[in-house]
Amino acid sequence: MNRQQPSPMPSHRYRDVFAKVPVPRPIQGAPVARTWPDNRITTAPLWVPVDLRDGNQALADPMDPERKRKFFELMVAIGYKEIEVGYPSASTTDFDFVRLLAGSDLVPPDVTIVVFTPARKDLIERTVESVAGIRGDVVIHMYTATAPVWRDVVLRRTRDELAAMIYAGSEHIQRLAGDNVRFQFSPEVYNLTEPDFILELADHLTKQWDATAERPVILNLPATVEVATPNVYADQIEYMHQNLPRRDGVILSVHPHNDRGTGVACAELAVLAGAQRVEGCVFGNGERTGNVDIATLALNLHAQGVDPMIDFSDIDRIKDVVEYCTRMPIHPRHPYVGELVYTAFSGTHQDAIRKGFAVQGPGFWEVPYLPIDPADVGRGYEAVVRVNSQSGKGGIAHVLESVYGVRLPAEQEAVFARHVQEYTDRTGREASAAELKALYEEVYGCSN
Ligand SMILES: CC(=O)SCCNC(=O)CCNC(=O)[C@H](O)C(C)(C)COP(=O)(O)OP(=O)(O)OC[C@H]1O[C@@H](n2cnc3c(N)ncnc32)[C@H](O)[C@@H]1OP(=O)(O)O
Ligand SMILES: CC(C)C(=O)C(=O)O
Repeated sequence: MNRQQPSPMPSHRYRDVFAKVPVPRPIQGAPVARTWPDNRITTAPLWVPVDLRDGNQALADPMDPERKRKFFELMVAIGYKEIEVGYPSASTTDFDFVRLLAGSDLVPPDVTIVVFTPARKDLIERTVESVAGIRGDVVIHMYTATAPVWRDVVLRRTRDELAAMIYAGSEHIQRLAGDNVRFQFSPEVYNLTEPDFILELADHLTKQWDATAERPVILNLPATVEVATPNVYADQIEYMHQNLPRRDGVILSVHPHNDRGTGVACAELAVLAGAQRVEGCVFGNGERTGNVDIATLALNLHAQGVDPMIDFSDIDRIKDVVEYCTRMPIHPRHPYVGELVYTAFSGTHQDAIRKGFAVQGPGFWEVPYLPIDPADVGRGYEAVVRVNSQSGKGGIAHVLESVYGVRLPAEQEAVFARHVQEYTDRTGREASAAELKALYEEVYGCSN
């Protein structure tokens, strides 16, 4: 029986997304195929790290030039082909960094640089100035908030006035930009904006920017603040996928944040729903609870047999650079990269892992409790089993054997485990491999 009581929390002050904005399915008024639940992800989308812009704007101490460069070089080295490098009109650091890229050979010919700008004439001009002389492809990414609360409270413009401001910005960019420039637009807080307004803007912008398959326009639909369960975002993306004008000339992109802790789910469902491009940050830095973690997204693909097209085979090197540049530690339980994510302390898990390792051959990876082989990301096996009072005989025997080559006879495992149990209960903490060995020698008077 459920004995839960109403809480004193003022939940009545909040409304769900359906009360705030038309969610695509109902406004269509007719059943439309919702295909995303049956789709599968079989190839990696185009990843676009925004660590140097969205991630950077969330840091107490924004990256200095040396950190920006280090981060950029890392992203190039591991395989990203489109990288948002900054908000050049925001600061001299950002502007100068883009100038550094323009005047050096840091950008390989197959890498596209993205620069970010609001729809304001002076700031657009500064942005265009920053990319002058870049020989390779450049994307100029313009954004404006389009959601009703932002229109009314922040920008104080009607829908029509806001559309006019956006079109003035997009025309200005087009007038100034060179032939190597492609265009991107983000209606900020897409997930709280009326879908018909987005279609109206997309129609105008793709016409004006002459969207074609050869020179596509990027329409990026951000969940700037997550507000609903991921299936709602998937419906919102699929609606655009099915209804966008000049669809062949549009790269449909998503940019989830993680306010509800479901950024990864939103991105994955959005890809099922037709998104071709995903913006986020490596390990999920970003405003508030972060941008979607594009390392987790990539390694989720890897764990399902799909090549992520980004090289995470030395994940600790990537972790070191990200921690250095953001000056923030990565949580020990962070997916794929956390210090503890390939470690079992509990007895039955250790037993299963030990048995799994014993039969694992060169074929498909099937070790229980380890979704991927730690070696794939450059981790060793030493930390897979660690012993404390929650551990069992299998885990203890595994540590002694794998670290010291000490193999306990089967009947001795259970007996020795009781000694370890008594020891770890008494100390109240983890027993290192060296402590286990010392205890073994104490109990059996030898080192086997
Ligand atoms: C969801 C996102 O991540 S959006 C990106 C957010 N990132 C940043 O803000 C980091 C960099 N920003 C900055 O350096 C500064 O905010 C600047 C240089 C862009 C502008 O600075 P300022 O001129 O001092 O203005 P301020 O920071 O107060 O911004 C508010 C003004 O911008 C306007 N504005 C906000 N978004 C936009 C937009 N996309 N296009 C045009 N104007 C905009 C607001 O309406 C407001 O104008 P008002 O003063 O006339 O009411
Ligand atoms: C404007 C976009 C791309 C953004 O950063 C956001 O909505 O979070």
